[in-house]
Amino acid sequence: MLAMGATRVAVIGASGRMGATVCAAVEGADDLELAGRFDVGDELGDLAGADVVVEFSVPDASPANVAHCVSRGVHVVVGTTGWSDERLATLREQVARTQGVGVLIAPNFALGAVLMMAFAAKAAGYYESVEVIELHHPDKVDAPSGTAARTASLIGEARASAGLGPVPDATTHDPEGARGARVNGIPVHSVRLRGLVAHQEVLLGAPGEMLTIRHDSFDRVSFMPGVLAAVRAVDEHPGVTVGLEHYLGLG
Ligand SMILES: NC(=O)c1ccc[n+]([C@@H]2O[C@H](COP(=O)([O-])OP(=O)(O)OC[C@H]3O[C@@H](n4cnc5c(N)ncnc54)[C@H](O)[C@@H]3O)[C@@H](O)[C@H]2O)c1
Ligand SMILES: O=C(O)C1=N[C@H](C(=O)O)CCC1
Repeated sequence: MLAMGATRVAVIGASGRMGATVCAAVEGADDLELAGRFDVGDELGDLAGADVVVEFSVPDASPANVAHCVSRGVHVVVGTTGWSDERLATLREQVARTQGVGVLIAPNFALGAVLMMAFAAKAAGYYESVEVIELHHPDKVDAPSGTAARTASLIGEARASAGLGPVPDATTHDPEGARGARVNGIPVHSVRLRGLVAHQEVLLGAPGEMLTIRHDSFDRVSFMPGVLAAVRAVDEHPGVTVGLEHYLGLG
């Protein structure tokens, strides 16, 4: 629980699609105050005296931005994707040196997406075949999406726990890479299409049946309840947390 009075929130990447939506959501919340907006080229300095920073920038800029916040003892809610195991390990070392600071890295703040990942992990141990199809707007700079990478990681862990081997696939000739990428051993297919926002399907197959788990974000407002819930709770979770599910009691 943060101190009495409105929580001061600064946004990094404030001019972007997500950053601008977060600024509007913070301004619309009675218990939050928008303390500062930062984007590329701005000096982060004292982060406008923020209690919490929300970071939605680009994968290659995010680690340095988050490290700056941590060095100032400011909690951070991070939506930027591209957090490899190596980047996370470096962040964990930085945060371990700063007592009490909370950092949440969440590849997807939409409640339905968090549930979709949890349902996929729950089902994964029961199906011989699984493939992930993520579909996004064509201005997205990274592939596969952070959500798909996280889903594949959770599915891979569940399959290993269930003693399942590799997904069945008799392909021996695929010169164009039509079978997609393998993330943690799980086939992932990335679609980029004008008109889309953020969507994902997990297809699970067994003899004679298929289970499809699908989530659609039609508008970026879908991410805002999760972002604001994280802003309000991040100080109660010192250290580095990966995945909003751990704040929602679903982890
Ligand atoms: N976690 C989630 O729920 C969620 C939802 C949507 C998008 N995302 C992720 O959020 C990120 C941003 O997505 P977007 O659609 O808003 O992108 P965007 O391109 O619209 O916005 C990115 C912003 O970051 C700014 N920026 C670039 N370098 C910077 C730097 N060094 N310091 C500060 N700002 C910098 C850009 O100028 C731009 O304004 C992506 O990684 C995307 O995958 C996550
Ligand atoms: O629009 C994006 O970019 C999104 N990125 C996240 C991802 O990579 O999973 C979440 C959904 C939207």
